[in-house]
Amino acid sequence: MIKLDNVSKTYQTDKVETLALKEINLHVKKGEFVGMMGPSGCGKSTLLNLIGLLDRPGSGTISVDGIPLKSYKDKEVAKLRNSTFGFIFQSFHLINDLRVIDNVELPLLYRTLPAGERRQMAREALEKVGLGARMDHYPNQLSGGQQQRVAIARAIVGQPQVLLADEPTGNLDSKMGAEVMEILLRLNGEGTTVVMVTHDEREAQRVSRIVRVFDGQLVA
Ligand SMILES: Nc1ncnc2c1ncn2[C@@H]1O[C@H](COP(=O)(O)OP(=O)(O)OP(=O)(O)O)[C@@H](O)[C@H]1O
Repeated sequence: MIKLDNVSKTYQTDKVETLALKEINLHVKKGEFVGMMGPSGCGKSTLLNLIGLLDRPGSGTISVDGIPLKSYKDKEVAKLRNSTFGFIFQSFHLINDLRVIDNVELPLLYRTLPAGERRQMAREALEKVGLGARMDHYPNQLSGGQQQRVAIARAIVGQPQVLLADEPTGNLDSKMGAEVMEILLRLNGEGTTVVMVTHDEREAQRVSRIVRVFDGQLVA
């Protein structure tokens, strides 16, 4: 469903040019759970951002369901991103001044939905991650594992086809990390495609396919 053909990405700062990804060919198929591994700085986050349409490649083609990104305007890309992907990050990225339920509702504000329907969808997403009883809490009243589960609820509230997770268990102890991994596996079992960056070999053993990145390239 998401295909990268000969994709390269260079970051240009004042003095330095970094070739972060070099001629990547990758096809993420519907229903897969792809684990992405590789040393620090090899390009994993860059690759995840490109898959999730958060950034455009320097060269090469990215297509979603067979349609190349180049044929979309920026506004259309944003719409496609919002409807196709849910994002989960290592450091949760929750808004501490908002209650859990309001955090989860945030991605729906871009859609024209009645407020009651938004609230109901957020409730259901929180129930899916086992946090139905924590809706009125604030993020800093929750454990790290619970905060990451709120972030997962926020990522799935819009019923995305694909979940992109950048080291989602990286800030959690092994028990909380295992709980988060179980939720991701369950969502994948229910049909959501997942692409997850991980450094954990045990997690890697449970995914359907491992993609290894080294120095901006995919290695077999
Ligand atoms: N916004 C940016 N501007 C300039 N260089 C960048 C930028 N983002 C990433 N880079 C560089 O691109 C390369 C790939 O970075 P990336 O964050 O994708 O690696 P990573 O594999 O996710 O690393 P980590 O495991 O440490 O998170 C690195 O050399 C990094 O310094």
